[in-house]
Amino acid sequence: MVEQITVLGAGSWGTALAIVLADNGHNVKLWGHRPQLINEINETRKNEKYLPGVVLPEKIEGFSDLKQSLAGARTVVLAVPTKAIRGVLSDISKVINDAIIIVHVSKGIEPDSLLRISEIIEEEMPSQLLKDVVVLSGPSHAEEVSQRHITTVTSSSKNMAAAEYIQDLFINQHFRVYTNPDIIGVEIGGALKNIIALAAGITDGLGYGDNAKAALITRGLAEIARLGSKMGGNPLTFSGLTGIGDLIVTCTSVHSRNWRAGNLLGKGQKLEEVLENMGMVVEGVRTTKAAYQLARKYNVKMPITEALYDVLFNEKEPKIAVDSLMARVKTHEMEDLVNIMENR
Ligand SMILES: NC(=O)c1ccc[n+]([C@@H]2O[C@H](COP(=O)([O-])OP(=O)(O)OC[C@H]3O[C@@H](n4cnc5c(N)ncnc54)[C@H](O)[C@@H]3O)[C@@H](O)[C@H]2O)c1
Ligand SMILES: O=P(O)(O)OC[C@H](O)CO
Repeated sequence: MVEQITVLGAGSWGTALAIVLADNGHNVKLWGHRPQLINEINETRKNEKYLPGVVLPEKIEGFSDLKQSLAGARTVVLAVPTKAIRGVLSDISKVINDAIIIVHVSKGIEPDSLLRISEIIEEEMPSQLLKDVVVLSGPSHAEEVSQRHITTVTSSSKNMAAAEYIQDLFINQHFRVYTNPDIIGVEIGGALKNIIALAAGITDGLGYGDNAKAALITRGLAEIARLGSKMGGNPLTFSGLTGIGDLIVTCTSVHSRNWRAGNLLGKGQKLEEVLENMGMVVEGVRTTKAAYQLARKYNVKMPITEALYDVLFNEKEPKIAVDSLMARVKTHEMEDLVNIMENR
């Protein structure tokens, strides 16, 4: 069935997902807060800053007025950076009258509140305006999705009927959507992989090789699974698309903003300089702060996260951070994870 869907956020990911939905025959209203970008989208059928060279289907219509973009919407895709989410939700609730399904596609955890994005949505939206919350996550770079390269993602919700509804809206021949009821595991895996991607960029920037990257991916997965399981996620989710799958793509792809930012840090640039040069969101920076706080709250060992925290927020030299990771007390590979799984 053809639906009318509003996508909020006209950056790389919002625009790429608008293309998937338009390809599936849906009418897509794409909202962005910068009128100049929206004019460019409507007039040239392009979004050159975020997806250079990609021609947007006619079924995508750009809006810079939030109320107009949401008129008649039943399903709203939220594709703005994590730190913008509360503000956008507050604005949505002022201009809609009927309950909506919110599909969030952002990958982050809020520092200090330590809330996952679905929890922020539930906190911020008046309950009578929120039908369901779904998260769509997995190994998926906008640059490839917008060119219809094969991609697989996972749709998750407390309400599996809603997760399946979103699966049906997005799935097509090159964009395959699975479902998973474990929203905690899906959100934690998607957010925390950005920390490990920053670290992988740093080791590449320092000139270490593939062994170091494989170590970061697997030991990074171990600490994500330790924390995520303690927070109530299913340990099996971390071996799925939103766990190891997203870790692989974000730590190894040239498209990764987090890997690229880490790479510049490893090459000696300062954090402020790196973020200024990126021009796109690097979610891993704020998420490192949140994960560092979560590790303390849940009493979980997260040595890579802690080492990265020192580099980002305590001006520790990346090389010294790597050296101190390698000089840690010797340990059993599966020790903590086995305990956590046995205590579930
Ligand atoms: N790019 C990808 O390949 C990709 C894939 C999966 C998930 N994600 C996630 O999607 C989210 C968005 O990432 P992105 O890559 O599209 O970022 P981006 O930097 O490409 O675009 C972000 C967009 O949000 C807009 N924005 C910033 N602050 C805003 C505000 N206060 N109100 C409204 N709009 C605001 C920016 O103007 C920009 O258009 C992130 O959480 C990211 O982790 C990205
Ligand atoms: O480019 P990154 O590092 O922000 O990652 C984007 C997506 O999350 C990859 O799945």
